[in-house]
Amino acid sequence: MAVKLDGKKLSIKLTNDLQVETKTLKNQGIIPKLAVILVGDDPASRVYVRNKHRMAEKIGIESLDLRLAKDTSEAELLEKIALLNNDPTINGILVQLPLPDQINADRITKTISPKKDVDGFHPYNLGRLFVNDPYAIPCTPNGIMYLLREYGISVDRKNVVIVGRSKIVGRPLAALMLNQNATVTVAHSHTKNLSEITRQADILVAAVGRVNFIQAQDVKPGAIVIDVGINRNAAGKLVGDVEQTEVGQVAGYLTPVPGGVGPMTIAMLMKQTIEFAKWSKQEK
Ligand SMILES: NC(=O)C1=CN([C@@H]2O[C@H](COP(=O)(O)OP(=O)(O)OC[C@H]3O[C@@H](n4cnc5c(N)ncnc54)[C@H](OP(=O)(O)O)[C@@H]3O)[C@@H](O)[C@H]2O)C=CC1
Ligand SMILES: Nc1nc(=O)c2c([nH]1)NC[C@@H]1CN(c3ccc(C(=O)N[C@@H](CCC(=O)O)C(=O)O)cc3)C=[N+]21
Repeated sequence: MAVKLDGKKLSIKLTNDLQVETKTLKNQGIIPKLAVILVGDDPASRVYVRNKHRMAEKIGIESLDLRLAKDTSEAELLEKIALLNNDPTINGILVQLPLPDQINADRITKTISPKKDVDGFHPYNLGRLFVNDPYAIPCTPNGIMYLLREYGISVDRKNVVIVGRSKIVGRPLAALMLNQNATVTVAHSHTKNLSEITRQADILVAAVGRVNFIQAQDVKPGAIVIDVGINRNAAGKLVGDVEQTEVGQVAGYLTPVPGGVGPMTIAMLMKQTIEFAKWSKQEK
């Protein structure tokens, strides 16, 4: 049976540590503040955003909850971001994805000041990560690295296979792993003989967005399997990309869904906001 990589448990520990840190900062007159913008009323996004505000409050981070109607124009959203960029009390800005069709997400991402880009999606931050001189690090990949480290798993010399090449998960995770001396393969929808490749992985990461995408026959016995997927199955249950029951018999370590990568993502967002608040007082 695979060892469970318990992101939920670790995120609670991390949250307690961050709570202590914000108290210390408060004594120095520093109060971290995060602005979260939600455009429209997508039910899943509303749940995520609510969780972010809840977590911020628990830790002692102030959060600004900006809700915009689903027909908000790109120009209006850009204007809001410009105001937040120029507001010295705001340390972090997050625009919840996905955005409605009339808004170009890339243009929005590029407008957020790189110094306040808590998601780490701005090309400036992705570029710095790529050349191993990171400023903001995307939260989901950062959470995965944190989880592995806490369980004493080094990626150095490991064969890592990441399925998925999105800007928010696959690509930045590949850079982080490479920076830590892993040998990285990034697979995607044009990859040939995928199962042969995934079976070579010492560490296999699934960030695809499809139920039961990774099955036991795709996994090398004893491998470390990271399930990033957040999907609803036919019964409406929250499930990942990995068929957990059988893979749990083959893998050495496995992240559950829920309770794996998801809670680590939110914890990393909070950690990044606090770092920004500290860095805003210095040059970095
Ligand atoms: N736990 C968390 O904190 C987070 C979870 N997620 C979840 O992770 C999953 C992935 O998210 P995200 O990265 O945004 O997704 P995207 O949809 O942006 O990317 C999916 C990737 O999977 C690849 N892919 C799709 N079909 C196949 C296939 N048949 N074979 C091989 N590769 C395939 C795509 O390839 P191509 O590029 O060729 O199209 C693409 O690179 C989703 O379930 C999402 O909800 C996302 C963010 C945070
Ligand atoms: N600008 C932006 N930044 C993001 O980081 C971002 C985004 N947009 N859009 C959507 C994706 C997805 N994402 C998740 C975060 C936490 C959980 C999470 O905490 N999941 C819990 C379960 C939550 C539930 O029950 O629904 C778990 O896995 O245990 C999931 C998914 C962040 N994203």
